[in-house]
Amino acid sequence: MRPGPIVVDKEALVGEAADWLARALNECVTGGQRVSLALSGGSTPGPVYRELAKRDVPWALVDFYFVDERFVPPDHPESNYLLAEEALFKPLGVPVHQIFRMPGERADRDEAARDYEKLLPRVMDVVVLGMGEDGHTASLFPGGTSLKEKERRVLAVVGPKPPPWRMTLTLPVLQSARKVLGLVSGAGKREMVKRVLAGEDLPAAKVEQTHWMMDKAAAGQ
Ligand SMILES: O=C(O)[C@H](O)[C@@H](O)[C@H](O)[C@H](O)COP(=O)(O)O
Repeated sequence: MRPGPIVVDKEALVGEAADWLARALNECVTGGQRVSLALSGGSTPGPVYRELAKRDVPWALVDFYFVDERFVPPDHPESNYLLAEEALFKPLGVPVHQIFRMPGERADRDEAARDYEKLLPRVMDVVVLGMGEDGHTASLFPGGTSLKEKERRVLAVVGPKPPPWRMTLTLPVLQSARKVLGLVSGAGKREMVKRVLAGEDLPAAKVEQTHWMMDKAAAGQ
């Protein structure tokens, strides 16, 4: 059963998303076991991470992973790691052993993806997704062969959104995640939001357990 959209005022989106993620992390931490959080890049998730850093979460129990990464060095402006480092890891003082960075600087992209796969937990606890105007999520783009992948859990792919080469979690990982928050904002996503919520054959619609949270513009209200 696909969860219904969570529609909030534009000004409330960042705070509501941070609250949702903090609740999700605290729910997964019951019993004191470690919890995994996988982060997407993009302009929408970024501000949420900064706000999330202010929430009451047992951060010492959180292991940070990435949903996708561009094949650029970790200090490159396009790096999803850099986005998370500035907005979340530095403010929280996260120790390096709790951060599982996708090695976007590696020359052998497939080997880098295979190495990252070895670090993944069996099931990802909490995942943050974005949605592109073409219906992509993570770095899984419409029409990509990566969407058919059933075995590999991390792939190196080429996509239409620059930078082209990316490393991405595949659908088997995203579809088995325990709690998934999708973040969408702006009228430019309105049409795609409708199509994804209707369950069309689009990457963002294939992670069915996603709770899509959006502002009224993206919801067409
Ligand atoms: O590395 C990336 O580009 C992201 O992981 C990508 O999936 C992003 O989340 C969407 O493209 C939405 O991006 P915006 O929120 O900036 O529209």
